[in-house]
Amino acid sequence: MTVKEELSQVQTLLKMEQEEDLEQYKLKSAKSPIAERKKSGLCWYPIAITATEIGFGGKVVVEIERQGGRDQLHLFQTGKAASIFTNSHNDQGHNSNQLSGVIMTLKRNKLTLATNKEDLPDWIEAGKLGIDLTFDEMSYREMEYALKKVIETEGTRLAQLREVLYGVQPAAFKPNIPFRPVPQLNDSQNEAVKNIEAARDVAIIHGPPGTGKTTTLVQAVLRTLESEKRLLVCAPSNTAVDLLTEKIAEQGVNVIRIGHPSRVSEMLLQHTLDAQIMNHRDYKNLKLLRRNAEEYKSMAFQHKRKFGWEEREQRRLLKEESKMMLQEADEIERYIIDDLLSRVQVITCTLVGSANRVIRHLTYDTVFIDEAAQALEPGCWIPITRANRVVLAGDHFQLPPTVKSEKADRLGLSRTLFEKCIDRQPNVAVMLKTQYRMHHQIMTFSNKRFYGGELKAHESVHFSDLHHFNPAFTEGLAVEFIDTAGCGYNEQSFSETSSVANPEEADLLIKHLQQLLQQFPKTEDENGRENKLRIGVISPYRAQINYLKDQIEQIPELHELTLKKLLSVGTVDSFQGQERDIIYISMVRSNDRGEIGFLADIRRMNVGMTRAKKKLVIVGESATLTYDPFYQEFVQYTEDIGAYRSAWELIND
Ligand SMILES: Nc1ncnc2c1ncn2[C@@H]1O[C@H](COP(=O)(O)OP(=O)(O)OP(=O)(O)O)[C@@H](O)[C@H]1O
Repeated sequence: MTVKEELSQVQTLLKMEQEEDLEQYKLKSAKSPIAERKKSGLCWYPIAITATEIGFGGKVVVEIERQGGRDQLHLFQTGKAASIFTNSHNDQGHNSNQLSGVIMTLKRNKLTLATNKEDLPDWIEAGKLGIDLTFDEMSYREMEYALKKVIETEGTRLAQLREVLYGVQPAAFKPNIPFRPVPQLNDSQNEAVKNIEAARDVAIIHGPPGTGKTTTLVQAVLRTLESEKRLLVCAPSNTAVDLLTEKIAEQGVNVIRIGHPSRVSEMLLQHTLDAQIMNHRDYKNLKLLRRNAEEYKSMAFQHKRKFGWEEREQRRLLKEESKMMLQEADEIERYIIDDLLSRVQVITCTLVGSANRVIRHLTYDTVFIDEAAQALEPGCWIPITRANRVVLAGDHFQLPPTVKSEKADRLGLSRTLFEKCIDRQPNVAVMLKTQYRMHHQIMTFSNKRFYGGELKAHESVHFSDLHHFNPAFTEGLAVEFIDTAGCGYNEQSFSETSSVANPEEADLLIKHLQQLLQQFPKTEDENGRENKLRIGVISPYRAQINYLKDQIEQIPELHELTLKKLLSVGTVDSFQGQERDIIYISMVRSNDRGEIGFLADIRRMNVGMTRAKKKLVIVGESATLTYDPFYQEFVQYTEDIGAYRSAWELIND
């Protein structure tokens, strides 16, 4: 298959994904009544409009407060598309009266929505208002547009990058560059920075768990700024972009965060484009013009007892004046933005955010993409279409991007550009080799299985087990496999949700946890702070998670830990990017057919296992698990290091 054919295939798969996404959205939202939409977290109703103001381009920004279902869980998020509706005509709120926009800020029961209208429509007066999340077409549009451009372009820098990233042309590097190692970094991290300095086309930082990928990326950004004026740093998720923004800003770099942060922190807010505009010396002129325009407009619409030619003419003039002021305000705003962007060193945003109206015309010497192994390929092309050089960071042995369409997934949409590039052009990548998280026994299996045995545990963590929390703790193993084979703990399936649970296995896990915790009375460190063990319990099956949560709630000492957020239970995905002192994994599957379902997703299991710092306990049934060579190797590993225990030992304890 040629590069273009392969890209066209990606285009087809993306279409498939969009259709499936829309279908799922419709199922969940559009056809269902308000009560259902509220329950699925897709709707707030009723709401009140508590304030309005004029934003960029003279468009109305409305502030909304949720009145019904306050504090109920929901899926609203900044940056997402939403639309206000009225329920005053029929029961379902499905009339044509809608006011769409993008959520700008979100705080508990309040949000602001930047609309696409210059005036509030009259039907708003009718009341009975609500707000729905709407389907995010924009992201698909931008991905599609970028892909099309990549496929069609010829004789451009983008065409060259396309050939290099797809491994058809070799990536070029400057030979023998002089390199000053960054003092804070270790050898492999410095090697990665050097590789980025030398790369003419593309460089990859391959960062296995806990190896300081973000630390390295930030230092590489600082180095690149020594020779380049303005860089783009992006990631697929808002959370990752926020973290990068903070870390880069901490280094004293002038950063602007485009788009809306996913959390509210002083540091982040200060770096948003809105905040920077407000701090600009010319902002007061802009504000004054917008305020005056608003006043003229309300004067124009003041109720007149007599409304003749003269009044009509006066209204027309006032409206015209107001419009001119708004235009002038927009010009000032554009000038302020240009001024800010001409001085900024680093722009941070999501992949889709790089096509944001205010920066879509910009190009960059280097574009950095973090978490690239979790991004859909079409998403990565959006910033790359604006790049002269690309740096990707990630780990293709951890979580792949989520794909909703099962067919698109099967046909390869979850295969990332990162993975394609590192497979076809391995010399562009440098793997970080020292990890700062796991006891060496926790690291070893993952290391052997995924990272060619090249990882090392840093001396600060190499032997760091639970003694850290209780020096009197006698047991020395950082890994345990509890085998339930022969116990007759059979999995139970719930056909309606296609989930599986294994209550007896869960009970055993909880018993183990309770016994372990008995050995850790509350202790204090030298500063008198309570030493807090942080524990995570992971299972790939929702039904098992629910069962575990229910049981834990009924055990006071464990329930207390969950309230203090020291104990959490969830899927692998919910622990992504995080670490815990102790990790338990409940494998659930136990049947004589050797069916292991989700467990076959070994990259997910890799993420689960590598969240543990000091202790990893896996509870499962070896006879079922070892049908799969991955788990066969794992069980063998635990036997080799003396970490294998039969559940019988525990039951009879
Ligand atoms: N060269 C170094 N010397 C000492 N500590 C380091 C070094 N590099 C990273 N660390 C530490 O390792 C930990 C992980 O670093 P960082 O957050 O950069 O890792 P990451 O690889 O991005 O993490 P993740 O595995 O979650 O993707 C941090 O506590 C960091 O301080």
